[in-house]
Amino acid sequence: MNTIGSAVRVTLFGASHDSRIGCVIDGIPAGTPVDTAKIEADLALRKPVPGIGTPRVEADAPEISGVVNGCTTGAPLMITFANTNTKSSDYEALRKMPRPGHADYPAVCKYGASHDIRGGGMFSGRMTTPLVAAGAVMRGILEPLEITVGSYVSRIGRVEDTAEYAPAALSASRTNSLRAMSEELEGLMREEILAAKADGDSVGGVVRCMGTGLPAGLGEPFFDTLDGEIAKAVFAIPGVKGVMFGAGFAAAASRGSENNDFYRMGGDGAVQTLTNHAGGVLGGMASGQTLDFSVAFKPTPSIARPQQTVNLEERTDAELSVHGRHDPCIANRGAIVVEAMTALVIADLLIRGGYYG
Ligand SMILES: Cc1cc2nc3c(=O)[nH]c(=O)nc-3n(C[C@H](O)[C@H](O)[C@H](O)COP(=O)(O)O)c2cc1C
Ligand SMILES: C=C(O[C@@H]1CC(C(=O)O)=C[C@@H](OP(=O)(O)O)[C@H]1O)C(=O)O
Repeated sequence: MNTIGSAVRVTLFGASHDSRIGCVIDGIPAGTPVDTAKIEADLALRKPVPGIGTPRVEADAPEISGVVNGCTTGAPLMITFANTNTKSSDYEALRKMPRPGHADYPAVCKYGASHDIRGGGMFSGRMTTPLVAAGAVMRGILEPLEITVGSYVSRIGRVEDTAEYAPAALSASRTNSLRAMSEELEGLMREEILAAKADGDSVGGVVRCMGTGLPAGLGEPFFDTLDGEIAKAVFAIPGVKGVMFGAGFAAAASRGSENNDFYRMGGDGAVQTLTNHAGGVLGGMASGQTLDFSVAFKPTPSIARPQQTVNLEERTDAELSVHGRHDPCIANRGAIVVEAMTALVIADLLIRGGYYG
């Protein structure tokens, strides 16, 4: 369904070319600070990069109700956004000629003629706007507990950032247009995206996300685990095809003696590990080490290059070039969405675990 969360529930509504999109957030304890400037700062990181991303630029100005004197009251919050820059004529033909890689074909099979094909309907990346706002609201729950969530783009196509960063360093990506960790990487990643765009094509990428300060034990085994809930939340983001915690699939090629994160007593009496192959999760609970996972975004499906598709009315094979306004890469815009979904899951588990509220 369109609701995520247990103690804090976020319900998404609207569609890409509807007059409005938004979310209702229920279950936030009264007195939680809601900082509009911080919400807008996160929303700015989701905007398309001029000259690279989709030319569909929306104001993305949040209209928030349910906040009094800068705090929640215990009543649900509603955050909405107007859609004003829509061009639905780009889409009607896709009902019978589904775009390879987009949601068109299964959505038409599921909803028939009622499917809102305009802008991809509810399957559009546009729907991540309210999610980013909701994630920024959740930071108001995380911050008093000194829990941080950050991310950066670790790969675009063939350009990979193999460096290791301290979680606090990730804030540098917030001032980088592609959410890269250096201007040099940004330049290389930009070339990779522009080369794909020049070919009428698109390119994939990876977002690495880190969280600090999560209390050891956070998570609700057996089924509402920290990693399971994050994976579910992150897989809701359009274009996500993989989620890997810590060493991920590489752990399958190693031995226990290499993969286990050995414990040491830190100087301050805190339990530490020498490595973090587990990505900060053991038994579905926070291990007390940095939460560390990576998310693979596929290349944007809507591309100008001719692709093979079918004509569903004539039941024939067909060829399709997708025109219109599209991002040649999703990952750089997706990074803040990954952070938002992570903040949402952590906030939910904190309340469920009795750490907040
Ligand atoms: C921020 C963001 C922007 C996106 N922009 C586009 C786009 O311009 N064109 C497109 O075809 N897909 C875009 N996508 C991806 C599609 O929405 C997505 O691939 C599609 O809904 C199918 O879902 P799936 O890839 O998860 O299977 C975007 C996704 C996100 C998160
Ligand atoms: C509008 C946004 O991205 C859109 C995501 C999207 C898709 O298929 O996901 C397709 C395009 O929609 P349209 O054809 O209406 O321009 C993008 O512009 C946004 O992210 O705010």
